[in-house]
Amino acid sequence: MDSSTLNYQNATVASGIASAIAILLCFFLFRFIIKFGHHSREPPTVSGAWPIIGHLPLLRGSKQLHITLASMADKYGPLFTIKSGSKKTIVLSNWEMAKECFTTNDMAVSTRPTKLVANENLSYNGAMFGFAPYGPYWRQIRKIVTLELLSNRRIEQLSHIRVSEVQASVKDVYRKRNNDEEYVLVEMKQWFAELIFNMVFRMLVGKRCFGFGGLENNNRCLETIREFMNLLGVFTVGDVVPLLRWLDFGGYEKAMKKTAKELDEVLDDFVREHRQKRSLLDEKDFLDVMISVFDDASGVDGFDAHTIIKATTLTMITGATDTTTVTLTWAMCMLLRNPHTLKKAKEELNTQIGKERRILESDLSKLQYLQAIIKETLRLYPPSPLGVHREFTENCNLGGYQIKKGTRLITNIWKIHTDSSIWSDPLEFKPERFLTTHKDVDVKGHHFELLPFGSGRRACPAISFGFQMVHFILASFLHSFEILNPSPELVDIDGTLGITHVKTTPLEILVKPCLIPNCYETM
Ligand code: HEM
Repeated sequence: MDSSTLNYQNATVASGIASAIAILLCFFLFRFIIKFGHHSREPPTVSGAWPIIGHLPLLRGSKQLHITLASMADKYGPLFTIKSGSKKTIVLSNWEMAKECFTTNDMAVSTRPTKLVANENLSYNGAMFGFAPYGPYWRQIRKIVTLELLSNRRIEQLSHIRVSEVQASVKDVYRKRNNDEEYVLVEMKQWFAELIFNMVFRMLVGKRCFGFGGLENNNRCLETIREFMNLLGVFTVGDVVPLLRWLDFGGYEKAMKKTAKELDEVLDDFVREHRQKRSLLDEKDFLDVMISVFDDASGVDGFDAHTIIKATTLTMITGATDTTTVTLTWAMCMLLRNPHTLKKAKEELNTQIGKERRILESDLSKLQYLQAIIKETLRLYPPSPLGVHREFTENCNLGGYQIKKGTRLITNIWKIHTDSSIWSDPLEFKPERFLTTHKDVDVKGHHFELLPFGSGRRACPAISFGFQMVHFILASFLHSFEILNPSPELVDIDGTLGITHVKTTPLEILVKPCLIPNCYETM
């Protein structure tokens, strides 16, 4: 063999080896992409982010944010990213993602973002456990709250407060009329709010807010709590560009400080009064319990006892009042807009309870149609349509996407609740679905297509209590009165979104007693 043939053969062998290596490399690269490439993808980012401020204009836009984000989900899919400054927030919009998030990944997503300007200013720096990071402090306070206010035994013990407050409010309306045939005009947003504030204040701090024995500055207190809930939903420029925080565009931070101070003064008064009366009390309210648990302790996690007591009481007041008032207001709007539903609810009340006695909490289990009305209201009008923000504390995979530690999470509950692949006629108010096609779906956070109270470790701790309160108040009102829309126009459904979605305008209705007079007179 001459040398040129040998060289030719060597070159052929070398190029064969090179080709084999290239094929093998391609094969492994391909396998690597299949195996890891999908997971290293981040959820798609919404286009149109501004330099530095990202999607802030979108978050502060005039349209209701849950609706804007729902349209984006139609375009970008059930998990997408929006940016506020350097921070990424993923928006979750379908039940499959919710299931994976609040089961497999729940531990990684059980904290709240602590660095938001609203959280810093309004939550006693994280001492309000609803805004506290996931950890021992949050766990300890949530446990006390669950035992001392929300256990079945405690809810049962406090039944007399709920019943007496409902009766007092019904009687107030009854007294307004001049004769039994006359309809009187009632503004329901205020009626529900006063009743709920009285109930919640009595259970938590042992006194009413409105009416006899109420606070002097009750309307101011109600407004301040509304302002608090509104400001909690605000993204400030400081959240996005911390360097510009001091400019306080829009004056939000100033308003937050003012609101926090006003509420703090109310709470200071409550705590002072409770400490003074401490030894004289037979029946303890929630604030008494908090004082006896924490006053002799040196504090927890850097928070002193006084701050913990005030912060926890405020968490419960704000958590309980707005959500329930909002739900009842939307339920009433839906009933007025859907007379056949109202008629069926009244028929159920007449059949199950009749017109000759007052309703009891123990009657609620018989009122299945009314329960379906509340579920349907919570589906179409979840009080917090975007839940309460969470933050990922670990890297994790969600729906095949890689989510990095530090990313924030918004759950678009409203979008999940109006998914047409789960709910037929998703925007129609049809309580019947909860007695037929969706009769096994409850609101406790395990059916991921219906999550008005959230899900996982951080879900609302008052699911049963909140549901029961709303059910009892709505049942009592509808049982006690005939109701009419005073206008030939349909009741409007304009809403304003803070952390809760509130009906913007008042809700005035005409009401007339429909039980035998003795039922009201003995209230
Ligand atoms: C219709 C009634 C209510 C609705 C729809 C509702 C809804 C919610 C939602 C969506 C969350 C956030 C859950 C999450 O992050 O996954 C939440 C949290 C919370 N809710 Fe409710 N809620 C209601 C009534 C109440 C009541 C009556 C109370 C108090 C008595 C209450 C106290 C709280 C607290 C303390 C948290 C924070 C829990 C934590 O961070 O660990 N809620 N609620």
